[in-house]
Amino acid sequence: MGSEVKTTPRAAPRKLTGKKQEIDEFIDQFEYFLFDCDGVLWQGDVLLPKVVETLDMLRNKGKKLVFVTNNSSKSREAYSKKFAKFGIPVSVDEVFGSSYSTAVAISRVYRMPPGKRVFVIGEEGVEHELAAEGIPFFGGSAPLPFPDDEVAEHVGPDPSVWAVVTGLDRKISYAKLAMAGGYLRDPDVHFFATNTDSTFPTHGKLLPGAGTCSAPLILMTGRTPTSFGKPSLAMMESIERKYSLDRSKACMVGDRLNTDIKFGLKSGLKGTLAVLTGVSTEAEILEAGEAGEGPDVYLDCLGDLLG
Ligand SMILES: O=C(O)[C@H](O)[C@H](O)COP(=O)(O)O
Repeated sequence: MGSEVKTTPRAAPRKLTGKKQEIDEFIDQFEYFLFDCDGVLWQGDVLLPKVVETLDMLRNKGKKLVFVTNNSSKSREAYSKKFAKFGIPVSVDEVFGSSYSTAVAISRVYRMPPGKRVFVIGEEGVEHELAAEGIPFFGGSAPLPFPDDEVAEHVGPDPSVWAVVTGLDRKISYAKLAMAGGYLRDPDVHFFATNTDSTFPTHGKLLPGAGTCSAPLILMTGRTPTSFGKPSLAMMESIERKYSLDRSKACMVGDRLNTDIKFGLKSGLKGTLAVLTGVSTEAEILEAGEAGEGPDVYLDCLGDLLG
């Protein structure tokens, strides 16, 4: 596993003016652009202005694009379909989601032993990616095979359970949490989270994020999950392996300071670009800059990269 990159004092975040030469100089520094999706490319089901043209422009310049999302509710395949719906051709392989990151870590880094299984608090994205990696699991979107009020009879350690994985689960229940908590009482059972985002921005509102699904278990067990989403280095290392990415030629583009921008900074990417179409505001970006935690540059919206 690689290590966190030490940061040196950094300049305050600079707003790109939109002048062509300045924009071109910025873009030319990079070979790879890692894009967050929600709040950068779209807001829920609404595509943001000039996103298609901006991505086309970067592709025409020969830039490699990877779409890195913490949204665990959708698989990479479902994401690729979402792009297609917006008229943006993006292959499954260009999408790197937190559910995929988690499944890959379980099968290829931790190498879950045969005969074991994973208990899931999460949705289709987690289930799909675990299945694609050949990882046996239960829970998830399937109803528990007993009435909720009988959960106490079914809670307990289970030698077949190797890990509990939590992602965003909009049908989370007391019974599911009780089951997960029971498995996690065994210290040999891994506690994994696809991501620990506090909020889930959707339709212009901030709804509870995936982190709120692991939080009750943290409180209950005193354990902290290993997260495989932004800003974890585990996710960056996985991206690096998959795309032969050179961090010194990559720029992270995101709307959120504590996931996207932190991810770029912690990983020592060459650049970070924030946009103001998502979670973090200009005031927050400037304040983060004072603490050395802001992006290198920011724009009102991604489309401004067209100059
Ligand atoms: O709670 C969550 O899972 C996240 O807030 C959400 O899915 C973020 O996705 P991203 O902005 O990384 O695409």
